[in-house]
Amino acid sequence: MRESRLVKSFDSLFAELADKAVTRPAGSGTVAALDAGVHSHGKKVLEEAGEVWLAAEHESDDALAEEISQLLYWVQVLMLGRGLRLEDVYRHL
Ligand SMILES: N=c1c2ncn([C@@H]3O[C@H](COP(=O)(O)OP(=O)(O)OP(=O)(O)O)[C@@H](O)[C@H]3O)c2ncn1[C@@H]1O[C@H](COP(=O)(O)O)[C@@H](O)[C@H]1O
Repeated sequence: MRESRLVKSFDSLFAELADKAVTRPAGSGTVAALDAGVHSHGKKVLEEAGEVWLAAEHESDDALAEEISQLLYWVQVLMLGRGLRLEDVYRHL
């Protein structure tokens, strides 16, 4: 039988990360990332944005999609580090 994989969305990932920020499970990379602070979050966002740019110019659709997923993750870590909620961003859309 094939293993079923939960499909995530931007909102469900944010809820998962927000929960980890509170419960702080052992071994969570997100907890470690949050502890590293906003300066490191900003650097990761810039790094991942650069990788998205390069992938858009030179790589496959799938590679680009993976880089975009990493950028979305690090934007969420930065949001959580600053205490922003999704609604704080969505009201500007
Ligand atoms: N979606 C992500 C996700 N995207 C990116 N990343 C992190 O961002 C890094 C980006 O990868 P790169 O290839 O750019 O960097 P790397 O060279 O592998 O690693 P670095 O040396 O740059 O740290 C990854 O190594 C992960 O640490 C993520 N880490 C976690 N998640 C999801 O977040 C949730 C919580 O994860 P944990 O906190 O680890 O339980 C789970 O659903 C995970 O699937």
